[in-house]
Amino acid sequence: MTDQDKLRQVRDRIDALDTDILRLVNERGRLAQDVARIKREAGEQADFYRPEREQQVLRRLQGLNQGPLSDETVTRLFREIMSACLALQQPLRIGFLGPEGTFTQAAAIKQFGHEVQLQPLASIDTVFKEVESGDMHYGVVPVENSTEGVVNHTLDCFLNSPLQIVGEVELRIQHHLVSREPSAKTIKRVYSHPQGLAQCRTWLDVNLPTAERVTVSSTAEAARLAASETSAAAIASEAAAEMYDLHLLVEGIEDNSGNTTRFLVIGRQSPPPTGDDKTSLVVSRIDQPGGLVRLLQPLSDHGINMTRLDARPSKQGVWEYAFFIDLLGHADDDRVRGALDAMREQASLFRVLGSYPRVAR
Ligand SMILES: C=C(O[C@@H]1C=C(C(=O)O)C=C[C@H]1O)C(=O)O
Repeated sequence: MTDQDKLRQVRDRIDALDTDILRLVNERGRLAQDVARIKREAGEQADFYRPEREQQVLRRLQGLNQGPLSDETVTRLFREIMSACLALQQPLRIGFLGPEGTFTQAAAIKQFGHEVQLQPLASIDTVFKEVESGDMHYGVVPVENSTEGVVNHTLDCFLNSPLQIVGEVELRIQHHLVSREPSAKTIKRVYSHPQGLAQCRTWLDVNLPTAERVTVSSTAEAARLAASETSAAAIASEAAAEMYDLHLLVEGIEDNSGNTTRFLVIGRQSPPPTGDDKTSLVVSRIDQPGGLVRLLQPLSDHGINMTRLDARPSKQGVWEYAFFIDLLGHADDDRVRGALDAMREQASLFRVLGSYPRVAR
């Protein structure tokens, strides 16, 4: 048999498999439509998206996966399949901190796939407002970066919003120096979001020490400005560079190669337990000696693992703080419920911001 014959044979088998895969994904789509019918009959109008079920589907397949495709690739493929199945049930509107080309948009796609209507919104406040009003089904906002810490504005929005966290997304953030100039030598000004400038501070100090650093509202806006000026560059994503037809002058200039940002998906109701969940809460206690220790004691008493603690001025009195806490487990788990009840008794402010599936990396 010639090489050509061998190739044809293998491609025939691929064609036969594709026929099967096509039939199977459509069969899956029809089943999703059946699920929608059952949900509608059960009187569930508003919302067909089930993050806890999607997480279970992904975790099960990751457990079964024997390669050669990586778990990450399998997750991405099935995320898109579920996105398409959900679109057959209900077209979702997702608001994200825009403009287009931001990392938040990439996070929204990682969570919901491409078969949703993605709406860039001008500010974190607007994302909260649009979800509260029901114009958007869900919203996606950044909450913390592994190099630069929390996004204060997102935490502050939770202090005044009834919304719940329905999921979290982690994204490796790679920053590039992008410009319409062909070389970094002529760059006199660098635009970026404050987090972008901060995450590349050492690189800028060493490589562009005299360039002016200009803070703008997003990395995508930075790319837009760099596209309209000579001797200017932006620190932005590859997607933003593509959108404004810019050269990638230097790739991966973030100071910390593990640079990761965590985003939150916000909605009106957080999902039921999956067996591997996180709970976020905000608590406060009128200042007293040992106040914080007493507030946290129930977590230790009930053997609950705390994964994050941030303090923000509560805006209700001078030097009063609101503590944002993430812990492992779901608010409906017995152990967590016991700890939360005990904390509630100690606190002057206590609100569960949501329980949601732990991120599938
Ligand atoms: C099919 C369902 O609805 C949606 C689609 C899913 C899927 O394609 O597997 C999973 C959860 C829901 O977001 C379901 O609830 O089972």
